[in-house]
Amino acid sequence: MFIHILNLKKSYQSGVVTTEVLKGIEMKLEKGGIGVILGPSGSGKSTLMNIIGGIDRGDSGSVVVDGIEVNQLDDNKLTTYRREQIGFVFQFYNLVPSLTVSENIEVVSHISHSPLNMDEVLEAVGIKDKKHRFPRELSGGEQQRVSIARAIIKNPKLLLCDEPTGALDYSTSRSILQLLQQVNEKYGTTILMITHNTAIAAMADRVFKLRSGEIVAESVNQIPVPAERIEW
Ligand SMILES: Nc1ncnc2c1ncn2[C@@H]1O[C@H](COP(=O)(O)OP(=O)(O)OP(=O)(O)O)[C@@H](O)[C@H]1O
Repeated sequence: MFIHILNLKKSYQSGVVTTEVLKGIEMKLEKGGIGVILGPSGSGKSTLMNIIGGIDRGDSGSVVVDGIEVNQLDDNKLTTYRREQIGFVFQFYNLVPSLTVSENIEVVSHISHSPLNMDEVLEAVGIKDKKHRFPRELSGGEQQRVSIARAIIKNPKLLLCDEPTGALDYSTSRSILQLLQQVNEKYGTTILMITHNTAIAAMADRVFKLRSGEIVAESVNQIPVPAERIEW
């Protein structure tokens, strides 16, 4: 199992108040799979994803990603894990405004262990002809393509996407979902995606419904739907 989480708990302390955000999460996702996490605002989706990606730490329980017990890594090893194994895509693209498209991607490829070829990645995400532009000269969908290119150039084992289409219109959202499916197929990258949009769950191999820090339902799609056929 590529991702295997057992009894993961996480609380946040603010003043004297302790909030239990994750209450014993159990989750499995196979290598090369696409997982979707659904759930209302505040249910713990981002917290869970941040722990899987090594941005945050769980309080207890086990989080194994490709054989690595993430919760047990010291700070240096956690940084290396995050840098070398994980790609992140967020709702807002977080591109550096003063750098061109290719420079934004190069920043990551320079610190990567075995980066993919820049032109191949630009081609794969469909922005090769825009590599000398600045982010302000791109549409939202194009900026998200750059952020996906930046995430995959380091050839991550796992791509974590937090509301990747949250800021995009309908047709652009669909094209970004198609792109994520293509990345999954072309590079075999395991993808875990948070969304509010239940229709998107159709493209996943596994769907996890989170409510108040617990997985309340889990389903398996034997035949995931191609993103271009998803409607909402
Ligand atoms: N660093 C933090 N310190 C204190 N509380 C936090 C922190 N991060 C998250 N929380 C709290 O944990 C709960 C879960 O937050 P989380 O962001 O994981 O939810 P979510 O399901 O991703 O929500 P959304 O869909 O709105 O992004 C919320 O009540 C939030 O206020």
